[in-house]
Amino acid sequence: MDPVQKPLLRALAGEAVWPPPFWLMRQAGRYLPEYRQLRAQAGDFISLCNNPPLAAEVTLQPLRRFGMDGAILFSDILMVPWALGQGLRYAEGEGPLLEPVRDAEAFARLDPSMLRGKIASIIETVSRVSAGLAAEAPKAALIGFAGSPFTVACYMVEGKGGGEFAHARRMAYGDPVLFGKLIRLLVDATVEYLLAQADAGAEALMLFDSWAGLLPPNQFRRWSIEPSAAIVRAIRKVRPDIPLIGFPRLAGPLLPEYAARVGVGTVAMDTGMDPRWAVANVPPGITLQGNLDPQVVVAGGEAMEAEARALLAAMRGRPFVFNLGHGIVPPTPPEHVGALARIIRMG
Ligand SMILES: Cc1c2[nH]c(c1CCC(=O)O)Cc1[nH]c(c(CCC(=O)O)c1C)Cc1[nH]c(c(CCC(=O)O)c1C)Cc1[nH]c(c(C)c1CCC(=O)O)C2
Repeated sequence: MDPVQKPLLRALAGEAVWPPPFWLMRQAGRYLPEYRQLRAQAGDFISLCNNPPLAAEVTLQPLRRFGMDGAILFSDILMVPWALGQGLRYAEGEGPLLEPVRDAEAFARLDPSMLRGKIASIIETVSRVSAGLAAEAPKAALIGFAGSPFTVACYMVEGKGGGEFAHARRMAYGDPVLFGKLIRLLVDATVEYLLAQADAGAEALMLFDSWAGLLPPNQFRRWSIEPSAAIVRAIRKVRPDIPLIGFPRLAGPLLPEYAARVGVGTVAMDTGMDPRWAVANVPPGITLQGNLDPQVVVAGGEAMEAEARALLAAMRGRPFVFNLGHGIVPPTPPEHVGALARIIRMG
């Protein structure tokens, strides 16, 4: 299909496509039995991310079942620190564990010259998914992604998730020179990584800033908005037209400022954002994406239908991409996702 005709790309370009295109954050993953089966074959999660045939297959699995308008590359935001040489593993039940970067010595061990080589298999996955979509889901668009520097730095400094990233947030105040160096390294690595994805066939790019909302406004501007804006400027020089989606989770009333200053064409709303507030406060030229509660998809039934319809009603007439307010959670019954897809398609 001509890329200009793909519903997701039209909506990301600012058109109020109706019924709205949809995809779901974490749409590939543990709630799908076919994912769990492939994951067991691949061994660990990092090996799966670096196995292009399997990672491409996992990317396409949810589209086969539910016909989403977007396929998001199967990878992880922490593959950037991994590609910079930071020790990383995913422990069952604990999430990611990294060798923390908290001083100049640990920072000096990060090696940006490794990046290109270490992301090569992920980039090959992008090419394979691009070919796979052309063959089996020609109306769907391929979304590449990276974490925003602040969110990735949170994991790099803390060494793990699951908390409030106290070490990272203290480093931002206590040693802003070192924290700034880490953020700048991540800006450059992220630009290189996202442009490589675009060259391999990604048709839109999303920046996940899952922890931006932990910061007070002045820190949010300095560590979330400014580095994200630097990434957008660098990408725009090479790819002036590629749609960009920003997700500053928990940004609250700073969402419109984020959209304007980062320069993304689409902002993703988290679960707590009132969609009517976003419609009233984010300029109409900016597409909104989100924000059904992932937990209501676990519950399903009438509650899910009512919430989905309320969201559709709030967004009618507005450039909009239906999504969740955060990632799908593993206990989600796949049938509920199927039912949700039917509700969205009715508009
Ligand atoms: C913060 C963050 C991470 N990763 C990501 C974020 C930003 C979005 C968000 O806030 O959720 C983004 C991400 N992670 C993954 C994707 C793939 C594409 C998709 O959305 O389907 C994407 C876009 C796969 C994954 N990333 C991870 C899995 C589970 C790995 C497994 O199969 O065991 C998947 C499918 C692991 C991961 N990766 C991360 C954590 C905290 C965890 C552990 C928690 C968990 O397991 O859900 C870091």
